[in-house]
Amino acid sequence: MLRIAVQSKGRLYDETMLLLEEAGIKLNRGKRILLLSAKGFPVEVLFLRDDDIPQSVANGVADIGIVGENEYVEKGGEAKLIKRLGFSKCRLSLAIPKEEEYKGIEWFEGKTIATSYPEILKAYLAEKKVKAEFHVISGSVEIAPGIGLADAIFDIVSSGSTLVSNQLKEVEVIMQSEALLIANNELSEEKQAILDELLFRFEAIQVAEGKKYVLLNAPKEKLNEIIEVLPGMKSPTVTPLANGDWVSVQSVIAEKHFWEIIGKLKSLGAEGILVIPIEKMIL
Ligand SMILES: Nc1ncnc2c1ncn2[C@@H]1O[C@H](COP(=O)(O)OP(=O)(O)OP(=O)(O)O)[C@@H](O)[C@H]1O
Ligand SMILES: O=P(O)(O)OC[C@H]1O[C@H](OP(=O)(O)OP(=O)(O)O)[C@H](O)[C@@H]1O
Ligand SMILES: [Mg+2]
Repeated sequence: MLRIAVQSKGRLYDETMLLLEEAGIKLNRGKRILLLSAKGFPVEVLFLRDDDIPQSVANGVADIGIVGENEYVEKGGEAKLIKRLGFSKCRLSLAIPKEEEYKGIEWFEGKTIATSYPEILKAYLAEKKVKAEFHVISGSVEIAPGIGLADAIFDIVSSGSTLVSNQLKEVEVIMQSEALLIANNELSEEKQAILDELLFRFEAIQVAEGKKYVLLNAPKEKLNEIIEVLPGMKSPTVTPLANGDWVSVQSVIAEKHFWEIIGKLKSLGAEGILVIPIEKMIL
């Protein structure tokens, strides 16, 4: 049985649950008990605060975990980084009151900085040879300068709207962060095998992301030009239609090129274009 630690509620929860579900780990959703086993796959899920996940994996309370890179680095990064999961992308930045004039990192000399990530900040300022005081708080860090608790903050930024609504401006980006899959450094062979299967499934889900399956009918004499437009896996599947002058073409396209490809296909006479989402792709 492989035990995976995940966030019990908060920013990581929804996408983590979706990823587990797409990987075939069906949990009795909505039940907020600490430990849930999954039907059909030898995995049990331990629900924790995200702060507690890195150490729980490093010390073996859980075998693997899904946690933000910011917490993983802040807690020392002892567990093994297995895979970047591509969601919950954000950054850790220094921000100061917007009316302040900022010329460089020396602004922070002798200042007080409010943060939930003192270890990351300490390492960064040491490297920059800047001495500052820290005020460590675990939430609502952004209000600290406004209530005179600190001169600046070091916190998570994503859209930047929290900074704007607290009259702050981002002046230094220290690190980027995304959800990570981490693992204990001493997994048994049996647990490693289960992790390998889970990774295979995560990979199949991740490769399918942003891909669409396209099915269309096209005039035969335009087939070569259509195949040029459709990158496909190796090459599109072509099936002759009963009416000999037309063929059916099937292929995979990347979502980001979608409208450009559809426009070209239409101009080449393609008809009946069906676009289907892909759940998983095993290359
Ligand atoms: N605005 C955001 N945009 C993207 N990712 C974010 C954002 N805020 C947080 N995250 C990511 O989600 C993780 C969890 O954020 P959340 O706000 O749920 O943490 P928390 O309040 O500390 O929750 P917990 O109660 O589990 O400790 C963060 O460590 C970070 O990796
Ligand atoms: O740049 P933004 O898009 O505004 O996101 C950044 C904010 O998101 C997180 O807070 P969250 O919204 O999770 O609330 P919390 O402070 O209760 O964690 C984080 O603590 C920042 O305050
Ligand atoms: Mg937390």
